[in-house]
Amino acid sequence: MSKVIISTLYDSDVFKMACRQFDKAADAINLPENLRDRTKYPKRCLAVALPIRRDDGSISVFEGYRVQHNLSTGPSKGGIRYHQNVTIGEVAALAMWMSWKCSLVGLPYGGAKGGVVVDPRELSDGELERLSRRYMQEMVNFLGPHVDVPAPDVGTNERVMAWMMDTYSNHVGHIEPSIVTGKPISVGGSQGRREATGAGVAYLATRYLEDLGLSPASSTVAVQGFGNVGSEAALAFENYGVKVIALSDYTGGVYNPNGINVRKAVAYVRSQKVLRDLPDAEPITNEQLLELPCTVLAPCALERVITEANASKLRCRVLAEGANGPTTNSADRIIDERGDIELIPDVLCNSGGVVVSYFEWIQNLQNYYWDRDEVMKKLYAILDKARESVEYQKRKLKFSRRLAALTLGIQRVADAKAARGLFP
Ligand SMILES: NC(=O)C1=CN([C@@H]2O[C@H](COP(=O)(O)OP(=O)(O)OC[C@H]3O[C@@H](n4cnc5c(N)ncnc54)[C@H](O)[C@@H]3O)[C@@H](O)[C@H]2O)C=CC1
Ligand SMILES: O=C(O)CCC(=O)C(=O)O
Repeated sequence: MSKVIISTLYDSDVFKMACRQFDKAADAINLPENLRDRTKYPKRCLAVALPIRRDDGSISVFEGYRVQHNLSTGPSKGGIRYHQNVTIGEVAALAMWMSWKCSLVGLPYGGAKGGVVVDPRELSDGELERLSRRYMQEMVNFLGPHVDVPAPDVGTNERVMAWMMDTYSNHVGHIEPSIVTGKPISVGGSQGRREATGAGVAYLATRYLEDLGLSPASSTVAVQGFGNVGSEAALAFENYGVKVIALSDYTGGVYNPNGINVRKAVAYVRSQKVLRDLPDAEPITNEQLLELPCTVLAPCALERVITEANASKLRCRVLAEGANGPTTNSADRIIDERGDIELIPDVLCNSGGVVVSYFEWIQNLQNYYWDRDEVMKKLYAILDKARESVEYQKRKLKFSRRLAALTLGIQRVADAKAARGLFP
């Protein structure tokens, strides 16, 4: 990777954060110097201009990225984010985390991520469709079912994946559902993919509650972010009997110490678009939500929300990282020193999404589809196994849980690179 590109990536605090995590993990496992840079830095960074016609007839040009961090362990895998603050450095950090995540849970994938600098709420449906199709059109030569397989992330969803799949299929001349995952069921999506990330977050969090001797019925949860991951996590917590006391989105939070009815909140957001003014709850800020007394805190929105400023003020027993990168390096240190919070690191905690994406990809390649029970059973088995391996590494090497998870993920990628020789 060129030094110019790397220095651009380092403009991003999120990229710096992912690199610090890598350096710490590489030191902890004495990763040989000659493997470090090629394991750490992305293999390919692609930036494209995306011109689209607006509804008023004018043309707008958006900037799009795809970063393929690691291609040594399989086709690269990872979502595409539409957000006004996306940078190529952020996308590279998210791609790096995808590499460690896929490797940790044992998927035959490398890591990638994509992004477009756009606030999707400011586009009409037609503009959004044209932008999504243009993104795929520009990326056609860099993606493929055995090269790089995108999925949804912040600001994208099943509908966007369907448009992208359609554009790719038109290009190759036949339907190719395995080009993206997270599609609607009607075009080859998997049962369970929509719920998978949030369901996995709640599943793992309840396993850690069990370890602490806490029952779901005696526990409470505060969830930041009410999109795909946050809403599905909140629903799953509610199903386990955990009382959901706070929710939030980009407009702020809502709080009820007696419990919020999550199903009603989902219906409210479907009609109102935002959580603001949800009945039977009082308004709070996103910052207040993070500091509420609760058994589980689940940040499920954006990066770097738990910082040096609030880490000592958290009042949860379990910190379940539904989002990627919600905890800064200094906050991590503070949480470690406190020792009273079980932190479930992102690469483990939110891995349910990519696990079911893997199932979707396999089903597409085989053209043979599984029922929901089979999907969920296989998902929980993989999460249990990954959790056990993290706990074993944590105990054996006296690492924090994040360091245990990252070292497992990084070691497997580095081993594959070493095994393939010097120039894979
Ligand atoms: N969708 C997926 O399958 C997976 C997503 N993730 C991660 O989970 C997180 C959320 O992703 P999705 O739920 O897919 O996105 P989404 O776009 O469906 O939802 C994002 C939610 O966060 C809220 N939000 C945005 N800015 C916020 C802010 N400043 N403060 C509080 N809330 C804010 C939005 O209002 C929305 O409710 C991201 O970190 C993503 O990378 C991780 C694994 C898989
Ligand atoms: O489902 C996938 O392929 C990727 C999901 C994702 O972007 C993530 O785990 O952060």
